Amino acid sequence: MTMNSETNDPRETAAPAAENRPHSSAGSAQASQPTAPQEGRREPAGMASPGPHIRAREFSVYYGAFEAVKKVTFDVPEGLVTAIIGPSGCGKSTLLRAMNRMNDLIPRCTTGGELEFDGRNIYDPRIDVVVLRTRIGMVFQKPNVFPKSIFDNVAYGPRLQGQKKRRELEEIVETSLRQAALWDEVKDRLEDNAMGLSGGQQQRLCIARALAVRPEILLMDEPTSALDPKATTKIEDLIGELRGQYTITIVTHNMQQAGRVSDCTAFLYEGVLVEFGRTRTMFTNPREKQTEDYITGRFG
Ligand SMILES: Nc1ncnc2c1ncn2[C@@H]1O[C@H](COP(=O)(O)OP(=O)(O)OP(=O)(O)O)[C@@H](O)[C@H]1O
Repeated sequence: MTMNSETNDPRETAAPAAENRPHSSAGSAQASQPTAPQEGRREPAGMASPGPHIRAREFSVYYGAFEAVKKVTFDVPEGLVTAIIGPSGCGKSTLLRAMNRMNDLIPRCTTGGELEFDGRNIYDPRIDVVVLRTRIGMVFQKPNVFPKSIFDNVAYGPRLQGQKKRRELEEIVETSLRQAALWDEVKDRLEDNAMGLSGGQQQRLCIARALAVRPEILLMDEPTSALDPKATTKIEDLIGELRGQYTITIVTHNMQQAGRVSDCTAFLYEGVLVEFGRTRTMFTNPREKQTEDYITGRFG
């Protein structure tokens, strides 16, 4: 049941074969079956055989003596979307937060094994955690906009990095808001307080804020669980747009969502990585009975 290094061969995580069809946006109503990952996905240019961007080997996370993530081994492929699924309490958020060391903030939280980003040990004491979190950005379940203007929210990170020139900041803000598919909705009110935006707009603003510091990886912890279906569709479409430019890892409870937005899926159960592979394969032909039971809704 536990993934071993043989069944979790990184080659398993390689992108599905390129398909010569235009990218169809995610989140469409047609993807109503849990076993219907998005068809027609096109591989990002140069991403036919992406290498690992994050590499976990026998990686564990402990809260005190409790092992919440148990010796997981898998690769997050560069430029693709990887979903982490599993029932409540199985360690999804713990694993995601470990990827940019958000767990550092939790007392008695420790790790074991290896977790690498671009070949470097994320838990190497010499790693600058601030730089790490710039390169590996995070979007949370509830949009955490600052009580500042829309402009200042997006400019926040670049300013921290020392960018002071108004013209440059304006460019970064516009580019980031365009990437987050929010520009058209806010371009005439950039000085308004961000707290006045809708929940869905606030979440896209948080994505714009994360993108403004030019990360390579975006971690998303249930980014649509607080949103209505329309706002959820916008975020899923956005993930489709960002795919290829960024490596995205998303925790979701929603099987349909994992099927719609992700290329690869990790299924966790009680901290154990039961199965990791291409979403399409896992959802149509899971290797493990436990995976099948979960994705068909028999438990969890
Ligand atoms: N700060 C903490 N201190 C101690 N135990 C924790 C802490 N955070 C999480 N846990 C425990 O670790 C396990 C994994 O929790 P985690 O939040 O990662 O699961 P999850 O799969 O993301 O759950 P959910 O889907 O409900 O958000 C659970 O048993 C949880 O109670």
